[in-house]
Amino acid sequence: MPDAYLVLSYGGPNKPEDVVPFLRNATKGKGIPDERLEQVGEHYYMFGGKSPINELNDELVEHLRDELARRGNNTRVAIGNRNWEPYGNDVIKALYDDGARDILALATSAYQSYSSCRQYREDIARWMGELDLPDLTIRKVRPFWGTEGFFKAILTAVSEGLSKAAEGSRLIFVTHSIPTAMDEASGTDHELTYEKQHHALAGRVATELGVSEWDMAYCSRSGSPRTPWLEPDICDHLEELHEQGVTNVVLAPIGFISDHMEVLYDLDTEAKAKAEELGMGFVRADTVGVDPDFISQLADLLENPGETFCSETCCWAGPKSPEFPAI
Ligand SMILES: CC1=C(CCC(=O)O)c2cc3nc(cc4[nH]c(cc5[nH]c(cc1n2)c(C)c5CCC(=O)O)c(CCC(=O)O)c4C)C(CCC(=O)O)=C3C
Ligand SMILES: [Fe+2]
Repeated sequence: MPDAYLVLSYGGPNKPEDVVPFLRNATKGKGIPDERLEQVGEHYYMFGGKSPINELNDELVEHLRDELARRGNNTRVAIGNRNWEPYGNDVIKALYDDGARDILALATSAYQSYSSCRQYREDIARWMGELDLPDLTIRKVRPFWGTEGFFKAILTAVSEGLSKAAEGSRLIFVTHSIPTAMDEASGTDHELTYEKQHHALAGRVATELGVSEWDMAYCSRSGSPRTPWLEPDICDHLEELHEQGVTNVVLAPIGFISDHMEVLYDLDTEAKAKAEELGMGFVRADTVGVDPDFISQLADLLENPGETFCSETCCWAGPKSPEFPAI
């Protein structure tokens, strides 16, 4: 039985002075061109230099604590990030100093791929090496994209989105793009790849809602223009649909659990402007946020995590990855 739960997330800037150091942390060793970094910095400055992610994660943690307490489980729940304060290693150290020896971590990323799962495992392994606390164990819950509660919460959000839109609107699921090489390495015969996980979930939602025509599009592409990433980009896709005569769209951002900067900028700002330019009706469905089915699912996973180990054939990054960490 774990003596602490650790919610792991990406982190984001809280004020304009945080933007550059945050972006340096997020892109260390990633080969992201300076030009792209300047652009992304502008997205943050446009919203006052502050990402909503940290407050939204705090809200998630509060709801999780309440749900666990309702079940009589008062295990502490902390939040720690990869790229901003509170940093995961500092939070682990504080939990340890407070007596925790068996920590169960849960990442806010739903799908399995290097960026959304394996990299958190590597972070934990690196932090454990740095902290050197031999009597501390950390396990990580596996990605929850295939769970019932996440499905139900998305179903609710998409159904509400469709009800606000014009009859016959085209449903477009949107997620974070990743390099195609990262996608191909993210699963095997036994594990669906990142792209296929999204298709499986979206297909299930569409079937449940009786929607026969839907698409998958991607946002937030970065890296070198020569590296192939998952496509189509949402804005390119809106142009394509416009040419096909589609006049109304509903975007369902199933790749993000709450309204992160990608949702605020790439969808609510950029894609919305593109839709307006094309004269298309535009509705953005909610992210799952603190939907009760979602919170209850996360609490279930913390109480019954099942298999917490990802094999090397899961959420892998490809041949250039560091050594497979035993976490
Ligand atoms: C799959 C995936 C998710 C979804 C799963 C999840 O939710 O975790 C995600 C989430 C996020 N990504 C975020 C921000 C950024 N991601 C970047 C860069 C990258 N993301 C990637 C993948 C993902 N990222 C990849 C393959 C890169 C290229 C570099 C690398 O291999 O790492 C960069 C660098 C600049 C740029 O190139 O855009 C930034 C600033 C934020 C915070 C948002 C906020 O502040 O609200 C969040 C939640
Ligand atoms: Fe994994």
